[in-house]
Amino acid sequence: MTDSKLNIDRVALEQLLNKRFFYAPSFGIYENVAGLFDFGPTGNALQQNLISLWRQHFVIEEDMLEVDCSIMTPSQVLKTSGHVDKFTDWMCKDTKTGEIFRADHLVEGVLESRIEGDVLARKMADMSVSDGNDKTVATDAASSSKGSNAKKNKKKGGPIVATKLDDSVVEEYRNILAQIDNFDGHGLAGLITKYDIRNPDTGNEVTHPVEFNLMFESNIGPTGHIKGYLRPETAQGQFVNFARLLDFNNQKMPFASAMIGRSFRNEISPRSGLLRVREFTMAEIEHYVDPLRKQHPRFSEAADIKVPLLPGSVQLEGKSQPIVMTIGEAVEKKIIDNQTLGYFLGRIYTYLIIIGIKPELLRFRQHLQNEMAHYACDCWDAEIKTSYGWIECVGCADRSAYDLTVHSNFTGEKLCVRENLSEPRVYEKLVCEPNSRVFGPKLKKAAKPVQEHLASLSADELTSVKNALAKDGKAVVKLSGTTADGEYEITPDMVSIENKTITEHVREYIPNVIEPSFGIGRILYSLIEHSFNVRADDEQRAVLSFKPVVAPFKCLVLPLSGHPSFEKPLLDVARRLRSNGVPARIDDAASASIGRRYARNDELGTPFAITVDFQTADDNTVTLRERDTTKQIRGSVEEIVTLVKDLVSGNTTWDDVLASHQLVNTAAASS
Ligand SMILES: Nc1ncnc2c1ncn2[C@@H]1O[C@H](COP(=O)(O)OP(=O)(O)OP(=O)(O)O)[C@@H](O)[C@H]1O
Repeated sequence: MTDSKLNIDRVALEQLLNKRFFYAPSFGIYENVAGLFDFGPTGNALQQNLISLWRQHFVIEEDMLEVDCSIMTPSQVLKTSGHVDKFTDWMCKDTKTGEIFRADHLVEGVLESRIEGDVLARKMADMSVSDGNDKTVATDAASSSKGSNAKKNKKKGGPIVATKLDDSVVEEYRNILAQIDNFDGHGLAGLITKYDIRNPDTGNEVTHPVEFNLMFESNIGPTGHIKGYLRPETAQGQFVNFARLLDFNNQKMPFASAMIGRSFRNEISPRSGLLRVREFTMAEIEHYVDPLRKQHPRFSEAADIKVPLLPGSVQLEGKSQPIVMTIGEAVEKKIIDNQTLGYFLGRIYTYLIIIGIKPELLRFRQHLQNEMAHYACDCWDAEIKTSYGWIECVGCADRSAYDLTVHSNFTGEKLCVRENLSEPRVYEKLVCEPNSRVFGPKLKKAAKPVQEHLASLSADELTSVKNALAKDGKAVVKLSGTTADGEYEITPDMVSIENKTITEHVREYIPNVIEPSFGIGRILYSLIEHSFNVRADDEQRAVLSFKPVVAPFKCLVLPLSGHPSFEKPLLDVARRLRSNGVPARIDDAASASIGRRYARNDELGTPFAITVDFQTADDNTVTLRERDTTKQIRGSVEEIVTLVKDLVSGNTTWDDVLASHQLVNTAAASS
């Protein structure tokens, strides 16, 4: 493991997730298609909890306008937004087997494996187990000393082979890895040739990378004439509704819309479970802001939050150590471009911490220039450290006015804000006015597009037209992309081009958009890894230590044994919990000991367990056990149900409960 990866027993975790049906490959009883997953009751409940906390944290607390737009998108919308031409990744193929790779991932995997091979070779040399030949030693031999096996050690870049590299080569590789996202197809082709990157499984050469569009194409309607795509992001549905949303918001700026829904990407090589899939849930915010006023009204609430930042400039030096500073300082120093972007980075940070992501395993990395999506002018990713390395889980981009401008240009719909000015704006401007008696009759059908063209010219362009009319007695206007494309001659009698005093009472502008975009599946998986523990006792049982607020099931209700007298109080406790809004599960499998039943619910991450025992019939009391401490207290059914309700809603903590209650002797309670 390199220190860029979280050290957990992933094989054990995967077995647990599978056994407890968090999620599983879709249509699993048929031949499996990579990149599609079904969530089981546990994973689904966890996902719903993450979503409802997201809704609370963003939509409700920030008063956002939540919408739900179509998934199937007519092709013209995505052509206009640039996705048809530019939503691509670079792909290369094994020249002999045809196996397909995402080019940047292949280069990354191979270079990482070589570095790990170097680390291994150095370790072996230190331990003097080297056979004297420091070139190539099979991984098996090396790893067997740590008790692992070759299969486990196989990496996306091929098996780790202990091969010592020159320090300068390691440095060079690290440098490339620190900015791998900055290479385009040409750059990746250069790396593949220079470093002899091959298919790690076959050793065959790979082709030069070509672009591959990630959108799933479809046809709408029976004739097949209307082309469409499954949306690759939820954003476009929000942009095309901008005018309605602004109207709904009484023309007030700034404001945000939000959407939670499925998106689809035909990933070149889906892998790493939920981290790279072809269908996933996104939660996206489009915050519309005046380009001249990117301050945020609630910035002071985020300004003191300390976050680890990895700016582009640091990555270009080949470094991966983040700088920890407050959002306020980062905005002041222009490391983060503006307050609104900074505010949202702060809100993203607090959301991730609230759900249980470990702060020391979280950082914000700025996009490098080539990595930036076609629409973005600045972008930061919230990356979470997992056993797969640092994973982008939230992107936060400043999309500038790109999307609203292109949709408005294509459709002719105004997607802009009109703001009444408190003081009128008075200025001089060169203006072209047609002489209607001559202009229309001479240009006929082309009169309107030519007039629009002249009105759209900049001051310099209009000056050239004015000069040409004065000097040559004519000027030529070329139209393209209109209903009257062609060349048209303008003569001095047709127009007057003069400086005029303009008085404006209204300012019209296209808002910029700051977009935090969350991949719920990636967050969910990272959270599972951060919550995964193994009890330090003889049994070494796995526990998922979810915070009560996200835990899929909040409370387990169980009888001490299969005695029939327990049935009534058991149902009574479960009913009371549920009617108090606490999802409760009964585990009355008589065949399993109470210890085993606690253990299997620890694997589901259930934080509390209420046990009905023989004393319940006497005095209507039950025990309450907490998952992480395994400590128990006793109280009346009513008191315990209220306590669980408060614990789950965050009104109290287990520490507080322990401080005010006597512990139960657990050996007696579970005997
Ligand atoms: N294939 C995928 N599987 C799961 N989640 C994804 C996938 N692609 C994107 N996401 C999630 O959606 C969020 C926003 O998407 P965005 O377009 O910024 O991702 P991206 O930069 O294309 O991701 P990557 O570079 O990893 O392909 C990401 O931060 C991530 O959490």
